[in-house]
Amino acid sequence: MVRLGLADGAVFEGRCEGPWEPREGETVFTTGSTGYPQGLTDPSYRGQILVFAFPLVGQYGVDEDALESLRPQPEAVVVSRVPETGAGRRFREWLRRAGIPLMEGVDTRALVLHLRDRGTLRGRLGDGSLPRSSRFAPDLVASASCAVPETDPGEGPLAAVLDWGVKESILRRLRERGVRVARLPWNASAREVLALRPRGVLLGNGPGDPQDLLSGPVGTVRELLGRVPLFGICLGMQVLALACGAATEKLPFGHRGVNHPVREEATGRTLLTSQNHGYGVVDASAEGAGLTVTFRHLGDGSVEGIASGAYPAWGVQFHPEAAPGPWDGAFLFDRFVASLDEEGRKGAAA
Ligand SMILES: NC(=O)CC[C@H](N)C(=O)O
Repeated sequence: MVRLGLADGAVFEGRCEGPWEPREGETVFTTGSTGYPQGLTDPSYRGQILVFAFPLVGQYGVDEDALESLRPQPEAVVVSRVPETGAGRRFREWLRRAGIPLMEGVDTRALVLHLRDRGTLRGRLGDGSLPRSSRFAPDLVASASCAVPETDPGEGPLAAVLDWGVKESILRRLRERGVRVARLPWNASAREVLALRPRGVLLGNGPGDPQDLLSGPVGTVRELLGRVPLFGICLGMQVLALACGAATEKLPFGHRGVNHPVREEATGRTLLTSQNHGYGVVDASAEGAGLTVTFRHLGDGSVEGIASGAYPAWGVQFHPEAAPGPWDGAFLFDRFVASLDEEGRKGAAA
């Protein structure tokens, strides 16, 4: 018997196949019914215990072509059921090889409702004792980042990507549009970024609280504002907002899933989006920071997109690269690539 002890004293029971070590993390849930290989390899889940609301997980194995990083990223995975098929066994084996405990047979419906009512809680997968530490390690972003700069060879406009745990699909969406990618470690300075003479900078997704990045990446992005077009995705949007002087906050239980509706404020149209975030930009802080809210979540009205009035800089809280999820937001990559030509060329000439 394995137990998940939550910080409020609640305990959920399940079982783990094979040996496992106790793990702690922020316990979060995703509602996606498909796309678990992409979700589990999204580095934004570092430091978290991921609960699947969908009752059956692992039913189609693990397609190595569909991964967002080299390994599954959460501290532990909690599911109701993995099927006893070859695919299900391959799924279990993949997590086991990565050393990630898979807790099965859990009443995930009750657990998800509990997290939804109480808000995200720290948890400890172990003997039922409460989690010991109260916070995530602040080095989540550093551990998710590439260690050294990597620049694509060849032709094409260059976009720098600040790697705070960037999903591979974000890089793919740029490369398939003819963009050359320079992937830079999480703590690259503005001077290091600009030395590459990029036409634009993409601020990627990543784990943890954006306010942990106030002393490094936020200052870097502040220096980049107005120098080069900036496009932020998820953590990237949060860091951009902080750099502009807006505030971020922890959401009660976050948005994680593949069918989150957002409204584009300029057109009124609705996109179905892929999401994975536990923090958000404080609505009331946007205007004073010179930011327009460009997208809103149709469930809770929270900020899902921002654009600067003063600089070529904008961001979205959802994942336009999907992986997994619908492609409704893919046009945002076209917009970024168009800005590399327009704004980036102006910047390079200046
Ligand atoms: N996907 C992301 O970039 C997540 C951003 C941040 N870690 C959050 O949970 O809000």
